[in-house]
Amino acid sequence: MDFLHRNGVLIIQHLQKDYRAYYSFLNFMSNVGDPRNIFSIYFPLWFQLNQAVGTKMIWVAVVGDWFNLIFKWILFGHRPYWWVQETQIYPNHSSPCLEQFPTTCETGPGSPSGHAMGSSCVWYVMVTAALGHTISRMDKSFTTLHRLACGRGL
Ligand SMILES: O=P(O)(O)OC[C@H]1O[C@@H](O)[C@H](O)[C@@H](O)[C@@H]1O
Repeated sequence: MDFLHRNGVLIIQHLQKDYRAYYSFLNFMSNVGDPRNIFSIYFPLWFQLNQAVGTKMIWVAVVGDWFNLIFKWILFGHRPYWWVQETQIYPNHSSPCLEQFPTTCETGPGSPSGHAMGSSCVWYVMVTAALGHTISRMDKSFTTLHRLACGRGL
């Protein structure tokens, strides 16, 4: 497990150092995808616009959270922010410094991340719904164009 945690810490450091310029964008994506928005914003909104997408959204929240809970019970993983303080693999107080954010200040087991799982589910439902909508509109436009072209004998 130490190997995994150590590589996780390296990835976090890489993201926090080399992608600092994208902080606002990544933070925005993370906040929009926050699963807590499902119940208060996305489900009521999507249910009005499209019942199928709204229902998918609520299922994603329930099943995704349930899976996350089960995986957390099984793995019971450390969070990188406290693992770096507790592990003995960094000699002489040379543990790396990881920046904390409000969403990372959570208690309880850290892997798999509920935020990462939930956000990817939210984004998956929203992106597939948007793509489905765009494709069906494009299909309609092509059909209309085809009919017009056929009608004019082109
Ligand atoms: O398991 P993680 O990654 O700490 O994320 C859990 C948290 O993720 C957040 O997105 C949710 O809003 C919180 O309600 C939840 O506790």
